[in-house]
Amino acid sequence: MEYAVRGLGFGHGRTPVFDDFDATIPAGAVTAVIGGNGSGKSTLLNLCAGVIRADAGAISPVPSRPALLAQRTEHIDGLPLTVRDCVRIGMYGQLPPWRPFGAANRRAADEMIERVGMAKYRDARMRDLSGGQRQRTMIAQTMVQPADLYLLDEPSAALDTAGRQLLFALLREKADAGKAVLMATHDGDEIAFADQVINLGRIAIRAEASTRAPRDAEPSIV
Ligand SMILES: Nc1ncnc2c1ncn2[C@@H]1O[C@H](COP(=O)(O)OP(=O)(O)OP(=O)(O)O)[C@@H](O)[C@H]1O
Repeated sequence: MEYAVRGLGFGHGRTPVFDDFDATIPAGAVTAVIGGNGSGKSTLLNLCAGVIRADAGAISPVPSRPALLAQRTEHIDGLPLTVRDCVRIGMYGQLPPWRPFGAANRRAADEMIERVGMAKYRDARMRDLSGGQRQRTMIAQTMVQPADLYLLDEPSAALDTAGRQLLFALLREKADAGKAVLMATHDGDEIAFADQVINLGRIAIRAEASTRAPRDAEPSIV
């Protein structure tokens, strides 16, 4: 299975970003999308997540259950949310309307909080956390979702070495479970970790991505 991006056209107002753009995001693998600042990495993730709509082209199949870790999440600081609230929110969208948030959901959220090393802080307010702690929490919120496609924008930003290892273990688990993982990154460790790299290059408008395997990554999928 794979997600095929075909003939994608999109512009932010008068700023064209994609024109007849093609890319492939395989399931069961981690794909890094790289490119200069403003090259369209976040835009591609948002298009895949359905947060914004393409002007032309399509992603096929349409991801039915995308999970998105956005680059900017500071708006959450304006809400009186604890770490636990924030992670649980990740699961709400997947609940059928007639099913309450039950014991199994609470357990899954708490287990994920523990996985990312935030158990000690689970009742802390998001606004009171360090940058790395809040990033770990946002990763937990994303990874706790039973998604088919995981979209992460610069996920290791602010993470220490242990945090990166936790992140990579979670991403690899999702890929090994047959999920598709797409992360926007500038980070050398993340690029080396990926099975496939989509390079958007430096310029703002592009029709073609060059796709390759990172030099040291095993196995490679191209
Ligand atoms: N909400 C917006 N309104 C108008 N233009 C936007 C908006 N978001 C992004 N852009 C423009 O679209 C282009 C692509 O932006 P995008 O955020 O996707 O790039 P990026 O590759 O993720 O960049 P970075 O590496 O800096 O995070 C840029 O030229 C940017 O200025």
